Amino acid sequence: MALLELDGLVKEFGGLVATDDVNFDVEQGERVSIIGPNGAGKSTLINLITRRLEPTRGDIRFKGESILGKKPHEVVQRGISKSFQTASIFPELSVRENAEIAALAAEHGAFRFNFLRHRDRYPAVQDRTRETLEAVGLHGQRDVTAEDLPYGDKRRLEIGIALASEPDLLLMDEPTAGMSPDETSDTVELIERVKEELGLTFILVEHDMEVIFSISDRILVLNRGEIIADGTPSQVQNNAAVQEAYLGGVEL
Ligand SMILES: Nc1ncnc2c1ncn2[C@@H]1O[C@H](COP(=O)(O)OP(=O)(O)OP(=O)(O)O)[C@@H](O)[C@H]1O
Repeated sequence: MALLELDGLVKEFGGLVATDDVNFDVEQGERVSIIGPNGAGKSTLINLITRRLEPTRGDIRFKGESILGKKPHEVVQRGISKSFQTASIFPELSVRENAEIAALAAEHGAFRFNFLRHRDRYPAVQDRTRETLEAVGLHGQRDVTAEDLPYGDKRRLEIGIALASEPDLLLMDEPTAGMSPDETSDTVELIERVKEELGLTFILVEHDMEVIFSISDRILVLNRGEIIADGTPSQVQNNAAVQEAYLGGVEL
């Protein structure tokens, strides 16, 4: 059984078909990138998987069970986490408090405002917080207020927040957007490290081809809501339909 199964997934916005009969499986341990031109439906697909959007038709199964009907936080508790979510960081709290909230929410359900007051009652949360901050290289900055972190470190903290729930599947929407070349290579290194250390399964939406080719086992190409190619990086690179649709004939 695949970890994630998308079955005939359609999302319409009024007359516009943003995802058009999308079918694919993701196996445990696979690292999948989704590419495609602007407006192809990539973010829509991610938002359907995290239950931020309701599909018009079709089904999404995780570990063999349909997740339609589940709330976004229930999906997180089942093991799907998304990084680079707008406003996943609480800017006025410290790096450590941000990781604690994520670890607490993963164990005890949707965020509640009295979480931090009771955090010492949960030693497992303290361990998870420390491990998470060590994994993303922010343990030394644990007492820094999140809004004072440099941009690249904020994005690291976002990855940490997503990892704190110990997901089975991590979704990343443009992890290197807005980063300098140095921050991009640090982020790629971080993703490589967590992928090796945690054996993580992930789906990545990204525009940067270097990032995609260095960290994916498999690439799905979306065009106008439809999957037009699904294969290894070299299969996709040599696919004529992809070159035509995605880059207007320019070689990848
Ligand atoms: N909430 C919405 N209401 C109406 N139309 C939407 C909504 N969200 C997305 N769309 C439309 O659905 C289509 C797919 O958009 P989506 O954001 O998923 O594409 P994308 O591949 O992620 O694009 P980009 O690379 O530019 O982020 C676009 O035509 C977009 O305008």
